[in-house]
Amino acid sequence: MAAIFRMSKSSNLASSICRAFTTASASASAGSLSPRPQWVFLGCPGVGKGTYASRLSNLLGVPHIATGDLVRHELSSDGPLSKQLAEIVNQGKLVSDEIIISLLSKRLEVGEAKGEIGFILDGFPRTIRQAEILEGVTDIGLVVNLKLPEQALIEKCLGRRICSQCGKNYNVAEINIKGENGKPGIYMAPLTPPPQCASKLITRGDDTEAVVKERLRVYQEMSQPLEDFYRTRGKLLEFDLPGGIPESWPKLLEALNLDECEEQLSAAA
Ligand SMILES: Nc1ncnc2c1ncn2[C@@H]1O[C@H](COP(=O)(O)OP(=O)(O)O)[C@@H](O)[C@H]1O
Repeated sequence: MAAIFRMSKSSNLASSICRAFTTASASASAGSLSPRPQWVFLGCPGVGKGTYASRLSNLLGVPHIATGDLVRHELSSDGPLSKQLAEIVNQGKLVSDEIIISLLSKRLEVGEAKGEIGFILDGFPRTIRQAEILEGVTDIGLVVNLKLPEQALIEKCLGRRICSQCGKNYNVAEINIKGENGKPGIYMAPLTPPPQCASKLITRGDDTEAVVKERLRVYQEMSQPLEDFYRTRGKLLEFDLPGGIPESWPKLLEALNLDECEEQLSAAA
């Protein structure tokens, strides 16, 4: 009985996400455009998935879909789920697969209606079950795994500030980690807001030290196994961030063989 329940729950989830993903893939192949990337960004809280996924989505012309943003949007909307979500997120726990897949499917359907093709997923999948459901419904071309030492992750989360008006992310932390055991040091300058955002900065409710530590623990337990899941499928690109955006962005483009793509786009701009 329990096994049937688990199976039927899974297949319901798979079919709702499947509808959303298959329409997105159908529009990709209907046009004459070459297939657009369907990529996933993995990495611990605070590593910078949002920053680099958003830059790449602008460069490649595909939507950046962050499940954390979908969750935050839902919890600030005063809808029926908002209280329940606030409690889970502010404890650093994961939201249920059912809720996440429902939010993601809705987001994909809205994008499909606007003609979006391809995607960069940030924060999904976060569990093996989510990865299996995703694998059952669409092909993921590449999984980028961003990495930073734990000390930098904690400092970055605690220093994160968001403009309550435009939603842009800044960081007041100056990170300076000494190199040791043959590993190079890491320096990250603060990401200072422009004057129009400076007076409107807010901090995420889950960016307190206790909750960040819990999020890191949950990541290790639930999401780290995804590295092996994608490694064994030959899809994982490991990327140790060498520093802040000025050092890391060009190196990431190089690792993705996109450095020429950016040169062409900036020459055309
Ligand atoms: N794929 C997912 N599965 C379950 N919960 C999720 C998922 N994506 C986001 N969440 C919830 O939203 C919160 C914020 O997500 P995100 O902004 O990606 O945070 P982080 O900085 O910890 O990577 C998570 O702590 C979790 O509660």
